[in-house]
Amino acid sequence: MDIYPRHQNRRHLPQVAVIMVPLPLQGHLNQLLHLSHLIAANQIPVYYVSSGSHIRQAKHRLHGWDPQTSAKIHFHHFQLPEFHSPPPTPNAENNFPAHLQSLIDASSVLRQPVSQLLAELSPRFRRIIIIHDSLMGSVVQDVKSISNAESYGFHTSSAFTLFFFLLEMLEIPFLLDSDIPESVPSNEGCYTSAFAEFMEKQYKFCNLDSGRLYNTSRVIEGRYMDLLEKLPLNSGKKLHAIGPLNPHVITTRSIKCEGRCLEWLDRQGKDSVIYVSFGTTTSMNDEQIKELAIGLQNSEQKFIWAFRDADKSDQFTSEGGEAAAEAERRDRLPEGYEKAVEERGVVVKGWAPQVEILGHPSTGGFLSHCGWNSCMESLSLGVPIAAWPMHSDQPKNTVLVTEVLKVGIVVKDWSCRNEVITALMVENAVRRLMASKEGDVMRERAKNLGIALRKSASEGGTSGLEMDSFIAHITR
Ligand SMILES: O=c1ccn([C@@H]2O[C@H](COP(=O)(O)OP(=O)(O)O[C@H]3O[C@H](CO)[C@@H](O)[C@H](O)[C@H]3O)[C@@H](O)[C@H]2O)c(=O)[nH]1
Repeated sequence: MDIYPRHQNRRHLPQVAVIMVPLPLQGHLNQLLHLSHLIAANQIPVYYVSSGSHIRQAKHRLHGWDPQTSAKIHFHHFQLPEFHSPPPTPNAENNFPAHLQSLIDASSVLRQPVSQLLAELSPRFRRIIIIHDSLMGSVVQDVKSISNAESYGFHTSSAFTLFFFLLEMLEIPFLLDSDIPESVPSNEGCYTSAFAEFMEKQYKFCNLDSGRLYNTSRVIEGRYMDLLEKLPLNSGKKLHAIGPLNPHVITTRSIKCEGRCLEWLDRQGKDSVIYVSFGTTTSMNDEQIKELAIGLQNSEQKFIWAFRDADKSDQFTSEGGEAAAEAERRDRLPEGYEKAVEERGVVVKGWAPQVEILGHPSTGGFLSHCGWNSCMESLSLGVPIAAWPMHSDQPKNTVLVTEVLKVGIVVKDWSCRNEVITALMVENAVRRLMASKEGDVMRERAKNLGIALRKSASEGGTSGLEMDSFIAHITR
């Protein structure tokens, strides 16, 4: 399957090797694995490093890539120290997945094994390039002691979110122009204090980087990439907008799909199905699950619902971990629900093939928490979004999608974050996106944006050219 035809014909450059250092959470592992495939397609050796179980997770959940390119990536296993892995807390006041904090803290001890790998590889290559999650700055800090190594920070969120997040976190005074939305939510309530401290600590190392990479395109965020370039912490750094990184030409079908949801989609009309998913870090309490279930049912629209809890830290420690988590989910829907909606809805309790669902012609809307992977996948595949932000960057991404790009509606306003969304609110939002003139106009706009985004990622497009320039720079 040839998903990303660009960059295939570059000259062979074995002198350079890339080490990828992801934060071991799905939304982060995923983006650096996409980037690993794109770089490996240039015949550049890529070492993707994480714990054995998180590498298993990232590989198992990936779809849409050519296995021949995957085979070129060296997966390098590190041992994490023992860490506490509590279950998610769906009734907590703050929706941030605090149960993942001990894994996040444990990942900071990878400094020593990353340094060791750097020391092993540096004599074998002309140059070593480290591409690290912007939240793994402390782990790669020894790059400064290796003369032929340089590092690049990779940002897993939108330029829009990052710009406003940094202004606030680093208390940067900045005069904003009048065309900037006024209603961007502050960082308050988006994170726990432990995670906010962790982020602040990681940003202290960002000066060591030679440049920065963003999973976005100037087609949608040119204005915000320009603003990021003006921030003092980016002065003298080259910023590359190289997204969308997710595959967007799917020519084979996932064999991992539970509930035959893709076959069910084949039987539905064009743009008639709304896909519902809240990513891998959201857990709803039983009351909210019930309201959502009834709202979807009462909307009388067709739907596929990826019904999951947040991941646990060690979901893939054993092969059976994922299956056990699925089993726990089974009894949380209203009694007889799946039977009652079977004509109109499919509930997927395992891993849904999201990119394939969003790319299917029958899918016409996405009820989403607005995690950045989900946004980029939806936008690049031309699907408008009904936004229900939960935590982190999602409230700001919601403003980008709905107010700046105008390809979505708000289901839950961030100011009501502690309230339960009633079935009636869900029903109204789903109808507004899927069965109204306003929804049709948005769908049309989203389709055109999707075409522009896909074009930007291909050869000669803005992101394609920025990727070429990055590859040329690291192989100079
Ligand atoms: O059944 C499922 C569930 C999820 N996914 C995929 O999982 C990823 C989910 O990522 P994202 O949409 O970004 O949500 P989170 O998992 O919540 O990601 C975390 O990490 C992101 C990157 O930093 C942030 O933008 C989010 O706010 C943060 O919660 C996407 O690629 C989805 O396609 C599936 O394929 N099938």
